[in-house]
Amino acid sequence: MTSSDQLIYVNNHKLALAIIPTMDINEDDDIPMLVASEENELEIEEEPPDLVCAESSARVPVTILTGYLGAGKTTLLNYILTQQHNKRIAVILNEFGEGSSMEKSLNVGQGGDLFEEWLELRNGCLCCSVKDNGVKAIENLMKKRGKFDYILLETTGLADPGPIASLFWMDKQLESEIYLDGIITVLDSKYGEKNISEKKPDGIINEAVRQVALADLLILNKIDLVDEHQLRTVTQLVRTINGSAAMVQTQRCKVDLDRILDLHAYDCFDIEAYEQTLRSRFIDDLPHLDQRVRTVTVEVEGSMTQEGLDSLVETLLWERSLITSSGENIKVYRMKGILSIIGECRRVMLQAVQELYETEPVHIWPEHVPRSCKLVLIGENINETDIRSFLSNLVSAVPNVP
Ligand SMILES: Nc1nc2c(ncn2[C@@H]2O[C@H](COP(=O)(O)OP(=O)(O)OP(=O)(O)O)[C@@H](O)[C@H]2O)c(=O)[nH]1
Ligand SMILES: [Zn+2]
Repeated sequence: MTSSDQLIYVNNHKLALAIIPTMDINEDDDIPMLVASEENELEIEEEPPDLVCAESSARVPVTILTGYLGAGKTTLLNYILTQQHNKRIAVILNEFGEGSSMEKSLNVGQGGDLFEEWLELRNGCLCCSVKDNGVKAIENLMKKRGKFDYILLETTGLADPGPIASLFWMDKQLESEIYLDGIITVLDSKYGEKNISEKKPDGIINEAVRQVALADLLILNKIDLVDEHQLRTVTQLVRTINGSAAMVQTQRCKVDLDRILDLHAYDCFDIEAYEQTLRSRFIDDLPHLDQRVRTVTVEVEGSMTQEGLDSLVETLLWERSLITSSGENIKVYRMKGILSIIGECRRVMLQAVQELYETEPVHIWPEHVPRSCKLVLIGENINETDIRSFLSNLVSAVPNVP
């Protein structure tokens, strides 16, 4: 173990970094190449119509592992690292206090020939963009040590994953070498209900709820400790908050790696999952649950102007000025959408977390699919009626012509 003075500091959080060396990759292995021959033209493979994705790139994915205290984050991390994945994985542990991250990284190393690299980042200037610092530190490390294939970041149990996600949210223009792949939230099936239901003073939304709300994949762990009824209850609770994340039930976080890695949650829009969310019904009579945070899916037929899109982003993400009919302020944590914009023949994908967003024209609208604007929103005080009327105002104001 190298000395503890080499750490990355971001936002006063200490980020410890460990790199797992390449496993089972034979560097000399030839990578087969596809060659087009005259009589056998390469067919361009069509993307499955249900998954609309931005152009993929060679950047390195970052997955954020979050979950309440003791839910099983480290268990999941260790499980991933011991599986066959043929990836060179860097692990970042996000810790508050001194000392504990050292322990944790030792933990991660058990059973594997882990080597560790610690990196120091000058902590003096928090006024300049801390985001740049954290990402730069990782990029510098990749320069020094060779590129890794994947980055896993375990947050503390009390972390709000929102700001951490925005830390790793990289604008295409920044040409960063890394990108946010998704947020995985591990839940304790036995204590999840208690954690989610805990009330915080001043009406603040508690961390367990935020972690569930921001998840792209929810892992209901420790199912060995609950009976069917308890499992159903906690599943319902979680679904009421986040209706759009994928969900798996596990014991000791054992789950197929394909379900965890390369989720592309921030550069793809899964239309089938969207339809499923539309069909799922939220349960309204869960009296002990703070039901302010929930998921809403809306679709309005027609197109909007670019100005309409700007105004959507401004109102929902920056000014947070949309007020519900019962006088509450809508706060969006996460938003994604597929929009039809006038003058754009492609579907425009919208992705947002906190106040950050990105739009990108993706695939041509299929001829048989009517133009529409679909949105998924997760956040506080969101309800379908108010969101639908807000979106309808933006869409119906203009004729439905491309
Ligand atoms: N019974 C049972 N115990 C589990 C399961 N998964 C993890 N544990 C245990 O739960 C405890 C906490 O697991 P960790 O992986 O350390 O949880 P964590 O989320 O990383 O915890 P913190 O980092 O302290 O917030 C450990 O003792 C694990 O062995 C499970 O599926 N069933
Ligand atoms: Zn842990």
